[in-house]
Amino acid sequence: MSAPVKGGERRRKIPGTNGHTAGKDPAEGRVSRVSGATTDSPGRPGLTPPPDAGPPVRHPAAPAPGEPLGAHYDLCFGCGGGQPHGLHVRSYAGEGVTVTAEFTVQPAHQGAPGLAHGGILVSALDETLGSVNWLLQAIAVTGRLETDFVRPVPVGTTLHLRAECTAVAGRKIYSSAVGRIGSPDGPVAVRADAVFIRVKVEHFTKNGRPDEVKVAMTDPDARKVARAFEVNP
Ligand SMILES: CCCCCCCCCCCC(=O)SCCNC(=O)CCNC(=O)[C@H](O)C(C)(C)COP(=O)(O)OP(=O)(O)OC[C@H]1O[C@@H](n2cnc3c(N)ncnc32)[C@H](O)[C@@H]1OP(=O)(O)O
Repeated sequence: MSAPVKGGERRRKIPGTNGHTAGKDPAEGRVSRVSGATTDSPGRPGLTPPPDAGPPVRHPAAPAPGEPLGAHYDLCFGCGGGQPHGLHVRSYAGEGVTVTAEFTVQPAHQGAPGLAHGGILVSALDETLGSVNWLLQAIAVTGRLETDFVRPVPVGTTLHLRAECTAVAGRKIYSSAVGRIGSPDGPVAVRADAVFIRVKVEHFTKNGRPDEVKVAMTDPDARKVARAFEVNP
């Protein structure tokens, strides 16, 4: 069965499978858009890197593997410590251009009774995927993000997320993520592929609240400022 995805597309069924590749856990077989094994919408920029895409290069100043990445903005819904309604996703630099993260589903995150709302899970994936950009030291915003919901995620679960940048082409940064229940080796609950687009700081000052961006840029926590704003074209 092909899974419905954002934007009304359906994933192409892989011949000889039930829509997933072989494996004990059907969730293991999700075919990444980045692999090119699925189709992108005609006429819409998709999630398959173009032929001129290259591998991502970890920035020399990126935090060492295992280092917490902290929040890029205190009021960020995904990672901000000062955001009472937020997810409080905690992320850590991984090897290469990868990030791991943890997110614990709270009662405020329910959709069905006792289960995480799908949009909340997408937010946790988006946050984790976005954190990868810091290892490239790129400011980027989500252009497109497609998610497979593989298993329900009960309230109280800690979701262990892992995201990896797979390719870069010009301003486009291609990444994939997976979220597992209870431990880094737990059953897969969600998967996502995304493309982020690099932007300049003006993206936020022109479209958001310039005064708050200025305040964020003068935060005494230099690391936080670097995470949010450092650009190395
Ligand atoms: C205190 C503050 C802290 C600052 C903290 C900084 C980190 C913030 C992180 C927060 C993350 C978020 O929540 S982001 C929030 C959700 N996302 C957004 O709000 C983004 C809204 N969209 C936009 O603003 C815009 O559409 C952009 C910036 C994505 C693209 O517009 P643009 O700059 O004019 O670029 P454009 O020429 O159209 O496209 C450039 C290239 O990207 C491709 N491209 C463009 N859109 C897409 C797309 N949806 N899917 C695939 N590919 C796309 C194009 O085909 C093109 O490829 P080619 O021709 O080059 O091949």
